[in-house]
Amino acid sequence: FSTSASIRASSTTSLYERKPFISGNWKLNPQSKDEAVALASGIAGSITESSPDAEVALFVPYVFIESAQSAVGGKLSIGAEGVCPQGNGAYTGAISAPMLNSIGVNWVLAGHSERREIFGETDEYINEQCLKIIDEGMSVMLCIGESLAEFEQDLAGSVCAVQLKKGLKGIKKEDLGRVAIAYEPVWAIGTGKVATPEIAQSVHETCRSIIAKIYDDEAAQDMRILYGGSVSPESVDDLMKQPDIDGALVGGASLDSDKFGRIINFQKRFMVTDGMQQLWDPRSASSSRTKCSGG
Ligand SMILES: O=C(CO)COP(=O)(O)O
Repeated sequence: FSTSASIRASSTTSLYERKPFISGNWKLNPQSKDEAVALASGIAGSITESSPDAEVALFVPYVFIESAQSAVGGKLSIGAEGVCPQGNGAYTGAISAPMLNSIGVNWVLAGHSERREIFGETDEYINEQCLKIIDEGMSVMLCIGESLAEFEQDLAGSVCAVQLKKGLKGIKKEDLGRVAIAYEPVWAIGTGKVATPEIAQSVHETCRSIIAKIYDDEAAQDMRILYGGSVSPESVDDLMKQPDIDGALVGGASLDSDKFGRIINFQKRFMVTDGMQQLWDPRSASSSRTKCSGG
């Protein structure tokens, strides 16, 4: 198993546990280096010993990466919002994977709906980015999600299937530990209309079954699938309670250190009803997580 997942078994059930992943996407914000440094250090300050045992990353504009890295002092990782799939050469204005790697970037976003819609990036181009990021030894967060019209026509699952198949094409199973998926329904991004936990859970479950078809069950169970789209301090706990939601990719609320700090400090409670009752509050992760109900 990858480091992001381990298996815990009782006599009657096997339960995979994926490490939660809370991430922020600053997009084209903030407007100055000073603001970026203040925001990054404010966010780092919200991670304490009692915070959940989660991976935390911020995807920030290229120009702020190194100052944000210094500001957070290793408490979380600073990722890039995108990459040019070419390694070097005559591509004015582009940033390459080796460049990002050389300044200590680990996570890179690919396939965000804003890149698809505004910048015209295709599934094939996004796949090239994914392959290049993996090839360079970094990790990729592949964003997928349907439009409102597609959602209304009940096409969320099939849109995600196409984006997953095309985006992951050529990525080997042994490299999947360096891949995370962010399901971001376009209708929920920046609209304040967060998907209900039930809708998000249902699409995440579908995505996991698609990954099982592309690879296998183990790959599907190990894969972290994050939800993105108007995640807020008010919605994060209920989203994180869903069994197939492993984290969040947060836009607007990641520009406010109090709000994002609360999201990082989400509360999760997870039940298994097969005779073993499992209560998981990450704040008390060091205490026993499993207790028997009914003997
Ligand atoms: O696009 C997003 C993250 O990548 C989501 O943005 P919001 O959280 O602002 O809806």
